[in-house]
Amino acid sequence: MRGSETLWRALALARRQDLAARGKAAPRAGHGGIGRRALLQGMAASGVAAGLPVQAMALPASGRVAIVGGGIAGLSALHHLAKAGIDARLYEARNRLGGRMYTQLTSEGQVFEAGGQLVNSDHADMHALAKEFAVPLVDRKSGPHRSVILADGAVASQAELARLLAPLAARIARDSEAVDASPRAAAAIDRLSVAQYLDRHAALIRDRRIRALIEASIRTEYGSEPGDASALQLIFNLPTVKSEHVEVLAGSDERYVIAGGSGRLAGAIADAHRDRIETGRRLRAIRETGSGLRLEFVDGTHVMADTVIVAAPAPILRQIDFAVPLSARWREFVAEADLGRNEKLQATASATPWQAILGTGGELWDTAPPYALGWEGTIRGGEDGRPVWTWFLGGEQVDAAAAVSPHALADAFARLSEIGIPGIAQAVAGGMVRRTNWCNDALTLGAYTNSAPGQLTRFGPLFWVESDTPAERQQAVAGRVIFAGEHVSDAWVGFMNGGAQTGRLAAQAVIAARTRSAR
Ligand SMILES: Cc1cc2nc3c(=O)[nH]c(=O)nc-3n(C[C@H](O)[C@H](O)[C@H](O)COP(=O)(O)OP(=O)(O)OC[C@H]3O[C@@H](n4cnc5c(N)ncnc54)[C@H](O)[C@@H]3O)c2cc1C
Repeated sequence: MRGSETLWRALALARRQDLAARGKAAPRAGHGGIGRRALLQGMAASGVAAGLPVQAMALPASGRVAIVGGGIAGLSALHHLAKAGIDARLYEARNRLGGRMYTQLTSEGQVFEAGGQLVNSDHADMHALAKEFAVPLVDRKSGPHRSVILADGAVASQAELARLLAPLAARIARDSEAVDASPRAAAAIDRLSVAQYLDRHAALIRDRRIRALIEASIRTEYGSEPGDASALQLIFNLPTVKSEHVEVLAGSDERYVIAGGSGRLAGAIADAHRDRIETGRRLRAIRETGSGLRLEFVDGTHVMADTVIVAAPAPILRQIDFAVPLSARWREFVAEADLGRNEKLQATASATPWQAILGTGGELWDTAPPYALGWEGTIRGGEDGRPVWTWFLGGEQVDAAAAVSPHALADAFARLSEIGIPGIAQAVAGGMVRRTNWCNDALTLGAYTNSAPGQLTRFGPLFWVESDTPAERQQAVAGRVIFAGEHVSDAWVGFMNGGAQTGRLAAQAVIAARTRSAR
């Protein structure tokens, strides 16, 4: 989930005003959303990454590839390898595939999107897979839509919020420029948490609703409390980085959902490669032996492979014994990389009163706990069932809700949401309520990546980086072990597209090693 559109628009406006006041050219609208990638490219090209052992070249030129994890990253890797005619097998711990792309069908015939749902216009790998597998994407913003923001128990005026945001937005715009200009400036900001950044600039925050709105966007975007999130993530969240000439609003637009649910696309990819997939296979260890890599599973069995693509979620990496050569930096990453906490509370509804207020694809924000955001989460295209309203919780909101029953939560949230959407309480009364529980799911342990202060600068040199310029490229490869998954993506960390992209890149690295040796 991205930050509030209101926040973005206000920041974009403030940035334009700030540039004009300094006699600089106005930013041009364009395609973007590459703040994090641009930084990583800059780090790679400027040698911030130098000194780390280059391990990417060591991939074997032949032999079997094992893929661990059947989320979109593992499935994408398998698909690209299979198309290239490479002997690859995927091992998934669960009895289902798709990981955090999970469309759940209840015994009553109701469908809920439990994990990833929204696809941006610039999510090229997701668009390509959807097209290849003939699973349509549905435009959820085909009509006019708007965000409603609740603050202090009332609907906040967006014009007023934008005005109040202006001084902080100008500061963020200047810091963004500094980050653009130098990776070392990025390191200084990365050392700060979002909370410390906001404290440092407290004089620019004239109204506590502004801080609350920014904190709500950090909770939804990273599942983190502002004290646990790198301030760089605040900068990346905004339409300013690498953008003297670019505004990114058009790029990160959450415009599409997958027809029939996200699980349908994962299922279609899996169906095409069933004979290469084994479920119920939970990896415990990867051991280098004289004759290749030995993958040991929790059930006591093992298989041999020459290359392994590890596409399990970040916190799960700690549970795997990597008895292979791995640099100290990779070991630190394995020990520390983490996911934020986000959960959905979903309720079926007898009516859709939000449509008259939010339009097609609008959102409800609440700057005060107990939830951060709400939107219509109905599965579109090809599935029956009642409309679904989704409330989204992040950070401590998840912990606070843990002891409360889903129905009690839905009642309480609906009452609060009435301020912005009259009629919602009646619409969801008596319906089905369901809550996701990714933080306690033993094979995920969180929602999507959050980078703690300092981690982006330390671990940036490990991630995949795509670029037309060879000096800016990076591969998440350590010897014969390749890492994939949203957590090692340059531009789409946290997104389904980050999984799909890194799976493709992992496959391409394997294919390239073989092509090189065949020459
Ligand atoms: C509540 C929520 C909302 C989200 N909303 C969005 C959204 O709107 N848009 C968006 O783009 N993204 C969203 N995301 C994020 C998105 O779902 C993920 O980034 C993406 O699906 C991750 O894919 P992956 O393949 O990297 O990891 P996963 O999907 O987690 O796949 C990893 C796989 O590895 C398996 N595994 C784990 N341990 C082992 C082991 N030891 N051995 C073998 N297999 C193992 C797991 O079972 C799993 O199948 C959301 C996520 C959540 C939780």
